[in-house]
Amino acid sequence: MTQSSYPLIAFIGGGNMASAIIGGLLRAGRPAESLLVVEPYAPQRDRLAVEFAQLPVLAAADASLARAALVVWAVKPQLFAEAAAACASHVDQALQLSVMAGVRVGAIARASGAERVVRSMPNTPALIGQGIAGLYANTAVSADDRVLVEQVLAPTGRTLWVEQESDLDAVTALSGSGPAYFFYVVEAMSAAGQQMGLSEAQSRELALATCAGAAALALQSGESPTLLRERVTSKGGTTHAAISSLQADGVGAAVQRAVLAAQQRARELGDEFGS
Ligand SMILES: NC(=O)C1=CN([C@@H]2O[C@H](COP(=O)(O)OP(=O)(O)OC[C@H]3O[C@@H](n4cnc5c(N)ncnc54)[C@H](OP(=O)(O)O)[C@@H]3O)[C@@H](O)[C@H]2O)C=CC1
Ligand SMILES: O=C(O)[C@@H]1CCC=N1
Repeated sequence: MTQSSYPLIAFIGGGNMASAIIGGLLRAGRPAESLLVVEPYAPQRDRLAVEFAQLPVLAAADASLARAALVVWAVKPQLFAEAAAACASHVDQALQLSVMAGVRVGAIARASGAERVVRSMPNTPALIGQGIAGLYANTAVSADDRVLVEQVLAPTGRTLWVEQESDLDAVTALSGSGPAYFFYVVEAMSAAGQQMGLSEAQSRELALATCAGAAALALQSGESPTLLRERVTSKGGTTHAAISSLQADGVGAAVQRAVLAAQQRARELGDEFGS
């Protein structure tokens, strides 16, 4: 593909999520000139310049945005209305792709003036190409649009389309926020390691290698987590003592309540911005 044959992709907001997608696209061989970022915060523009040489970055929206075939909304939900007001007149013909939590396709279409909107919910492992993103498209989005979105997100990891927009709240709660639950467990395991006399570095290495290995085993074997757990749990052994303690403390139910609390917050965010 020649450089000029790449459709221009404009990012509104150049923070963590935008950087994860931009990094993936550049690693996949896309020329930096086929991307454009609007980022009003000067220190963040400096960071982008250091991380991604040749990446065109604007301090404010201007008419050059009108060349974009795809516009990626990567600002905090609370800043969307302000950002959209500055960009809408330039981006209303483009396909819109949002990574913002909660803001619904109807609200994005209204604020951007565009018809074709895809909402996605990525997660931070996207930074190393190991993310998973839920996707939802409104009815104006074509099959070709879907392919473009999949190509843009492919370097960040996997994608999974959902049929109902409300399912994105569940995706947000499970995989969007999910890395934080995992880190919370690793923090607790590491703290226990230190309580037992291991160093902080030893505890963290043991906890992380164990979790990474367990996830890889579950993915590669395709076996159910329940079966895999039972295989670790010898009768009358150490794992049985630990799992019994977790059950007595209601940890499984607490994790489920936590995920549902995240889903409820995603719904509330959606309600704040309208349908
Ligand atoms: N972090 C995560 O795990 C996930 C985040 N998301 C979603 O991704 C989105 C971005 O999150 P994240 O990357 O973490 O946030 P960041 O704060 O890192 O990035 C947002 C960027 O947008 C900039 N910005 C603010 N206002 C404007 C504007 N008017 N025009 C253009 N740019 C603007 C911000 O600048 P400034 O710093 O000056 O405000 C900031 O650099 C959020 O909507 C979030 O819901 C989705 C999935 C996971
Ligand atoms: O906490 C949040 O609201 C965002 C969405 C998913 C992960 N981070």
